[in-house]
Amino acid sequence: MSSNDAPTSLEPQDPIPIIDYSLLTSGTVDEHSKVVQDIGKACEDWGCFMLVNHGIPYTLIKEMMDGSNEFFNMTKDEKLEFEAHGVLDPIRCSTGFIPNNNNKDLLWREYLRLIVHPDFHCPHKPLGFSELASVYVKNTRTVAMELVKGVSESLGFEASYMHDQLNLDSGFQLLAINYYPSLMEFDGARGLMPHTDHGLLTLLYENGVPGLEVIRKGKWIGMSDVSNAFAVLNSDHMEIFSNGKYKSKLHRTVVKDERTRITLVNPNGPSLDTTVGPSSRLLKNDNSLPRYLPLKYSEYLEWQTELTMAGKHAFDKIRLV
Ligand SMILES: O=C(O)CCC(=O)C(=O)O
Ligand SMILES: [Fe+2]
Repeated sequence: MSSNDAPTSLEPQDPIPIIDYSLLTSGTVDEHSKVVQDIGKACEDWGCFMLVNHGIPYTLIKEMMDGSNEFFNMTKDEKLEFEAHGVLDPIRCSTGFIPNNNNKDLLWREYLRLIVHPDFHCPHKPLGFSELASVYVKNTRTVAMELVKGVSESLGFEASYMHDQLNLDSGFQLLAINYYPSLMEFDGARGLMPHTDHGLLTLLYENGVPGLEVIRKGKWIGMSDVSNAFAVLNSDHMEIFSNGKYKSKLHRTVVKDERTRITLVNPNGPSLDTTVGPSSRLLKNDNSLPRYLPLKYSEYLEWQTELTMAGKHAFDKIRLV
């Protein structure tokens, strides 16, 4: 499927799942079990959902959007200091174009990618941005950790099982801020090629300008209809840990709107030194064979970068069946 295929509208009988976070954290026992069941269904059937009532103040999100806009509107020279190098550099500012590649199929965006957990990194400008980002990622991390507990329960484990197995106390969390300039600033194709994210779960908040699409039954579906909601996507290590039950979600971005699109994206993964393979407890419960080779998360990241450059997926390396 090419990245130019137009997205299909949602079928009314097959809506994107909506999960109410407040019922997960402060619902009655019955509400909690229902929402855990719904999370399991969403992860298995769709591989993504919209998260509402997440409790993160809108003012904080808005300030983050404004600060991000200010960051990307600094001059090229000012941003040079934060230019990307290796995949594990704590601060990486770059564009969607790859040096030494003719880039003919690529789509334009600028991004700032920060490692924010276990240690927090952020550019020292614009003024106050780092403090703001630090509060923002604490909030999104809390939400992500609660969601992982829900996922853990949905797989039939106790809430803390995935957290403990995957060493989430020192889990690797990124804040990736994507900036797709307005048509006035850039009149080429803006977006991001189809891909899956590493880690367990990605939380994504957009500034009201649509563009995110996910694959559903072989068709691209727009993900932008629910206001003040996070899009939550299963990522590669969710698929590996669940032995393929909760598939990593293929997504892309195509910006048609003339306005600037900004997204705040948080991939949340295990600790970098954790070796992740299919959960042995799950294999035993389901009496099934492992479908992925275990691999240290940090090595996976290196493979992923290399394989992506070669037009492949990291799963090509570790998929067993
Ligand atoms: O900005 C978007 O719409 C998607 C971003 C994304 O998929 C990513 O940063 O991994
Ligand atoms: Fe992504």
